[in-house]
Amino acid sequence: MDVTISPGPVGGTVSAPPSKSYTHRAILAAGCGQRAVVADPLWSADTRATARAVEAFGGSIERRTDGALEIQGFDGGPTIPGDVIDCTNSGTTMRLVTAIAALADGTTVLTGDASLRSRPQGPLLDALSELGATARSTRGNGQAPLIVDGPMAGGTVSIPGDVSSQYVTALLFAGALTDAGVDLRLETELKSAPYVEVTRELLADFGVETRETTDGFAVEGGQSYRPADGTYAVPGDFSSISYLLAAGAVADGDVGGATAGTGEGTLEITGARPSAQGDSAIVEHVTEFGAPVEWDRDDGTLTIEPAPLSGIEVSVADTPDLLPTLAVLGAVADGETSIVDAEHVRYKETDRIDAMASELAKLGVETTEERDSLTVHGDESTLTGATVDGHGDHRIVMALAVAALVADGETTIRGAEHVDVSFPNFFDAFESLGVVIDRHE
Ligand SMILES: O=C(O)C1=C[C@@H](OP(=O)(O)O)[C@@H](O)[C@H](O)C1
Ligand SMILES: C=C(OP(=O)(O)O)C(=O)O
Repeated sequence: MDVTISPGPVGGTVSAPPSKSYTHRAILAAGCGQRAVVADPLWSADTRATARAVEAFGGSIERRTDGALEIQGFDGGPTIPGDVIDCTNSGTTMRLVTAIAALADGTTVLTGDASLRSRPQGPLLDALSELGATARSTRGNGQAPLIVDGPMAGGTVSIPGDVSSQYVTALLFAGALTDAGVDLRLETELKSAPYVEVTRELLADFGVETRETTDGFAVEGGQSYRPADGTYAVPGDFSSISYLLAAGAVADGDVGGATAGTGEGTLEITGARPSAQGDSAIVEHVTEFGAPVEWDRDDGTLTIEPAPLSGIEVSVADTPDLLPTLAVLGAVADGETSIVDAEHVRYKETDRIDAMASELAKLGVETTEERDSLTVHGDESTLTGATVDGHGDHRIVMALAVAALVADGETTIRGAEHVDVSFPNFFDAFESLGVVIDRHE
């Protein structure tokens, strides 16, 4: 599907979708236990991939009419899947499920779409092999398809921290179900660190203890997954909220940048209660760009109005998924925005530094790309509508949709259906805020 978006203001109230990261973890944690209900889950292409993996290991999942998932788990003992596990586009699914596969007494094969089959899995495969499983890439290049033979015993292992925090998450999840536990030492500085906190918080909610050590993390073996009261409720997703907040900050109904800050529309986002998500830093970043955000944390409501923006310097070491949103805010802001500590953003569904540089160029925005950073030379008046490519990547599509709100003329985004990965009703949400969108093939 392609979408053509007309520039214009936004206003009204919209609810944040549930967190993708928490939903993946809750489905898998429930799968590792006996029985649990996951309330308010995100039901998207990526989280469905994790649900299918739980079923492949012997669990069963029923989706109630209220959207909650009733999960019957495999109680710490995954069975050998009857078929290859297809993780489609989801890195989280592939990393976490690969580690769970290493607990099974037999062989699991995992694959994914072309994007996922190009992402790095080598450090996780090496770690699982060191812990007693045999885990390898069919092509011997550290990429899927993967073949995992378990069971693994656990033990001590070293892994790099600067490729993906999902390796740490995966080893903590599976380590709790090994005999010996896992003592995980980081060889390099941990990037995307808040995601490990999301993991540890969720594991604790399922009764699984982990601890931070001097050089990494550790989890005792022989633990069980049991949510305290049988139900786990998923909080809102701050990566998804970033597109809504950015839309609220930039979309002043003025095209070409001459009279920004007219206060044309107030945008209210509900479902934004604080959690361990690092991407809640978007609230501070948007404020620093110049559009103050009001955040009622008890109520979980964010309120924003458009304002003139100025460029900032921002590190995405902890928050890689914010880069596309920050790049668009930088394009609209006056002056230079430097997005630094960003090398790991190149290992996502696509190389997002490169993808944003090339798509912003089509909209008339100049950028400077380095291995570890993206500098955007912003000026709202230079954004010109064009046909841009979503690179098969949900976050690129959604960020470009925000840029389209202030471009001079219509913007067509190719491959817009990829929003289904994390925010399936993204375009409905935009339309509900007054955005004019034409969906076509
Ligand atoms: O664990 C998670 O839920 C995620 C971790 C991050 O990946 P990396 O740890 O690979 O940077 C993030 O980019 C991804 O969208 C979700
Ligand atoms: C990188 C992402 O997810 P994953 O690693 O699960 O594919 C994302 O949602 O931006």
